[in-house]
Order: sequence, then C-alpha cells, then structure tokens
Amino acid sequence: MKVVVASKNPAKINAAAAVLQNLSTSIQLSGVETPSGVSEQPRSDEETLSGAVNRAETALRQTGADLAIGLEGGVQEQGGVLYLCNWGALASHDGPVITAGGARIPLPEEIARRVQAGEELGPVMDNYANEAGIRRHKGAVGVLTAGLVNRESMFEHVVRLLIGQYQFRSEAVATRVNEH
Ligand SMILES: O=P(O)(O)OP(=O)(O)OP(=O)(O)OC[C@H]1O[C@@H](n2cnc3c(O)ncnc32)[C@H](O)[C@@H]1O
Ligand SMILES: [Mg+2]
Repeated sequence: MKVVVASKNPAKINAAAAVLQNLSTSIQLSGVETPSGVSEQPRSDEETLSGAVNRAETALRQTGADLAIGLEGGVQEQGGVLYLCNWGALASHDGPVITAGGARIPLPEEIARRVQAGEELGPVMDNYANEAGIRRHKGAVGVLTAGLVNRESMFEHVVRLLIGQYQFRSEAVATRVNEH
C-alpha cells in the first residue's frame, strides 16, 4: 500500500512514519511537496482545515497513492487570544475525506502581535527562540512546552486519529458486507 504525506516537512513525514510503521510492513511512505491552496499562514480553523484537505486531495490525485495525508498548521483567535491550531485530512479512493484536529495552545502576546501584524509564525518563532527552522522539527508547540510536546509528536496524534477513523470505517464496511 502506498501512502503519501502532502509535504516535505520532516516533522510531518516522521509523524506519519511513526504511526504507520507499527501497522504494517507493506506500507511504502513518501513525502511530496503539495500546495495547500490557502495562505502560507492560515489564520483560522476553517482556513487551516481547508489547507489540510486540499493537500490530501491534491496529493492523492497527483501521486497515484492509495492514501494521502494532509497536515496543516495555523492560528485561530479565541476570546482575544491567538491560539496555534493544527488540522489533518486523509484522502482515499474508497470514501469521503476523513479529518481530525490537533492540539491548540495560546501564543505568547509578543508572538501573537507579530503574526496578527502579518508575519508568518515560522520565522517569528525562529526569531523568538533564536534558532533556525523550528517549524521543521520541534515547532512552536515544542518551544512553548519546553520540548515536552514537539511538532512531530503533536502531528503523530493527528495521524493516529486519521488512520484510526479510516480503519474503523473499513471495519464497519467489512462487517456490513459480511452480514449480507
Ligand atoms: O512545508 P509545509 O508542509 O508547508 O510545512 P510548514 O512548516 O510550512 O507548515 P504549514 O504550512 O502547515 O504551516 C503554516 C504556517 O504556519 C506556521 N506554523 C504552523 N505551525 C507551526 C509551528 O508549530 N511552528 C512554527 N511555525 C508554524 C509556519 O510559519 C507555516 O508557514
Ligand atoms: Mg507551509
């Protein structure tokens, strides 16, 4: 079975690898650069979820994989506080797109102000933590949780929610077929 992650970001590919390697040895996993169809910096749950769904659907169409996983990070304002938000989508040939949400934590005001003024979170985080390429490994969530939850393990949970729903749907279909 061929599974594609709709990104070249190692935090996303490693997240999928961690979930899939325990499921079956016959899974071939790869990452492919895929447009999200939304802004570079999604600024709502709606836009972030759209980005994840677009990535999954586009990657499925363009690669001939059996399953395509889209993962997208963004921000969402809630009660005057800007939160980091994360969404995932799984596209397949045997049913509608499956979606799942990931962790959300508030961004410190200093970071939120800059993102709200139009900057992208990735470079703002690098600048804040004085490190390079944070979005490709620990992520904002890793910095803001002192490394306890990094971007990869956060997305791993999202992938688990996606694959789990896919398996549940497949088992439900198999049960219905067996009953008839
Ligand atoms: O190569 P892709 O797959 O696009 O990976 P990305 O790191 O750009 O990730 P997203 O496009 O999903 O995230 C959208 C933007 O949000 C920012 N972002 C989201 N989550 C982040 C995180 O945990 N740490 C740092 N930046 C993050 C980052 O600036 C991205 O440009
Ligand atoms: Mg991006």
